[in-house]
Amino acid sequence: MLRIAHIYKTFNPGTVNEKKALVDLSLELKAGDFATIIGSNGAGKSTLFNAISGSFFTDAGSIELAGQDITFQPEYQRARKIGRLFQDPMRGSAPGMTIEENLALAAGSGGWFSHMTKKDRQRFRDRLALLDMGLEDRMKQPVGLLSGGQRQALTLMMATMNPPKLLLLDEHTAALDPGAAEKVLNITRRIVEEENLTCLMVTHNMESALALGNRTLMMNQGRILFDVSGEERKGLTVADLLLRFKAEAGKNLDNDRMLLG
Ligand SMILES: Nc1ncnc2c1ncn2[C@@H]1O[C@H](COP(=O)(O)OP(=O)(O)OP(=O)(O)O)[C@@H](O)[C@H]1O
Repeated sequence: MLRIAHIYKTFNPGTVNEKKALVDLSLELKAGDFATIIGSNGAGKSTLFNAISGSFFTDAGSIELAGQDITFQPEYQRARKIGRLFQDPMRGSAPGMTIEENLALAAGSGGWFSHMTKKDRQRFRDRLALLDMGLEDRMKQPVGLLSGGQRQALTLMMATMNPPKLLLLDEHTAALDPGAAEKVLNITRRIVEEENLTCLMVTHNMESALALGNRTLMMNQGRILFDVSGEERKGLTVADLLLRFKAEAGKNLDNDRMLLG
């Protein structure tokens, strides 16, 4: 589904601020793969997502999604195939618009809310009920009134309403309180499984990185340090991950949030 081959990205090349953020990075995801990504500070996790989403073109290498070369495709075109959630629950939905208006936009009704049919509303209601947050009874309320967890769950639903070829989750529960984070992670797991989505999820929570999905990638200095799946992954503990990082990177993991978590 996703084939990234030998991509590079250097910020501010040739200056004192030069930063090699992605270095000869290759990654393949099969349809239905759900890979979690962890890594050291500044490892290039968000830069990798930006490269896939088309926030910039990479300096070299290629990116293929669902059999199509998207290496030089503009961001707005990729957005039709790629769903993305950010850490900030305020991104990804329109606060001044109601829940049902947001859903209509995500469903591709073109924003002509007056054309929203009874059937559309019922479909939105049914899907909202699955979130188990009572949002199905608040469809006429502006999204700005929702809590962070409710808003992130809604954004996830919007991003997957028309199943994307690839779902990118960039620490999408990191700004939530532990209870809300757990709820949104459970919803994430359910939606990804039910829709058989291909998904990459950055997290600073090493337990989530091992518990969710079928693969775990560790990044350091713009590269994928290791990629574990199958039987090898099943028995792994957080302590194993830290040891493995040290063995591969030649230093201790320095991501403060991961270590505090
Ligand atoms: N637009 C940019 N201009 C210059 N440098 C950048 C830019 N974006 C990212 N970088 C640098 O590239 C490196 C990788 O950054 P990135 O945000 O991808 O790391 P990350 O793995 O997501 O880190 P963290 O876990 O700390 O959020 C960092 O050194 C960062 O400062």
